Amino acid sequence: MSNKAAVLVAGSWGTALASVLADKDMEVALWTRSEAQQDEINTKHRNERFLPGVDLSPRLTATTDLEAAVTGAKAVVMVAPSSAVREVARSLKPFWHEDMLLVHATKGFEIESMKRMSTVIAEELGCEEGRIVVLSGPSHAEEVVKRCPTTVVVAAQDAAQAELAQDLFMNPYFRVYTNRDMVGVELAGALKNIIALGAGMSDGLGYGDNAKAALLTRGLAEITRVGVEMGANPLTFAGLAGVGDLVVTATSRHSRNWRAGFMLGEGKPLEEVLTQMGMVVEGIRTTKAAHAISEKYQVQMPIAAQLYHVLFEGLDPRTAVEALMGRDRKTEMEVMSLETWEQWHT
Ligand SMILES: NC(=O)c1ccc[n+]([C@@H]2O[C@H](COP(=O)([O-])OP(=O)(O)OC[C@H]3O[C@@H](n4cnc5c(N)ncnc54)[C@H](OP(=O)(O)O)[C@@H]3O)[C@@H](O)[C@H]2O)c1
Ligand SMILES: O=P(O)(O)OC[C@H](O)CO
Repeated sequence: MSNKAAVLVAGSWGTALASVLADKDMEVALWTRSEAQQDEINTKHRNERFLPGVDLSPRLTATTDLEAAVTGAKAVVMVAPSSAVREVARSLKPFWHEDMLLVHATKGFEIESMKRMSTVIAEELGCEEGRIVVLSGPSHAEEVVKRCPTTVVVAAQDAAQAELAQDLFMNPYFRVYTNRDMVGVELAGALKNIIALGAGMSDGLGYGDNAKAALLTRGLAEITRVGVEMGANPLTFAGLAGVGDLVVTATSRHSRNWRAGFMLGEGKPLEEVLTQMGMVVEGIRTTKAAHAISEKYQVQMPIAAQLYHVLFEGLDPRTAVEALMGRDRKTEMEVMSLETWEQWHT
């Protein structure tokens, strides 16, 4: 049995997951489109742009040759930003075959189609969506490469594939749970980024802990509401991919989504924020997708809707907060439609 895994691509999270696998004495090929990055990883064992100051395992080698990266691997781990997943999956297709485990760790949607990442990957590879595994949960790359204790969840409709992924990644500092609710885990991981942007914005505006707690709690309610309408198990949102990742992304200094939101709250324009970040901020694209999804499924997502107005229509963040505070009176428990509630209780 091969002891090789291929990881596509060499951003912060791809490099961190490749490091987890290298710590399990696997031979890890990290695919990048940049020759300079390939050379830096192979000669200096560093990826300074994405993980400055971190020494990488010599078991981890980088290559710009996708065929060489994937050939002989028992598992392929796709970690591209959501905007690049279709393109990367299409490039992978000629070299991938059914007996390779396929795990993805992207948190986002294809915005044009509103499709989840496993759907996009399955379409491009021409395989069953059920055999694709998603890895998600509260996990900042910067802490994983320092081997700080981290827990994640792997989900697949095919439980055997999820267990293979659990075996692949589980190590003393990286604890992996399984879940059958692929839809819920993918939705929770993508949608929490919107709420983290909002939490950062609230902090940037100088609002306090009450406001942040409100955003997290009511954010979780709206994520759960739309997730359940899209076929997710509501309990998934109380797990690592849901509340776990929401807490870490909305409160950690490592979070790009929180930091981008903070700068927006301080009054910086979106273009300036993105230039300053220099790394992917998935919540921005996901806000666009959520706006379309809430219309398609006729589900209220008030926080995502206000963020949409701020990000893409120039609404002042303070006015957005006033609009949220001034909404009609509600009961706290409106997290799913009566029809869906009955479905879960029969
Ligand atoms: N960072 C984390 O802690 C973390 C944790 C969990 C999940 N995630 C998720 O992981 C995904 C990737 O995030 P990240 O943090 O690794 O992003 P990142 O650090 O900003 O890196 C993005 C990487 O994607 C590459 N890339 C972009 N477009 C590409 C394309 N068309 N073809 C090939 N490579 C392309 C970039 O290469 P170039 O340098 O050549 O542009 C870069 O290596 C996101 O969905 C994120 O939400 C991240
Ligand atoms: O840095 P962020 O905001 O993209 O979040 C990274 C991970 O999703 C945290 O689990």
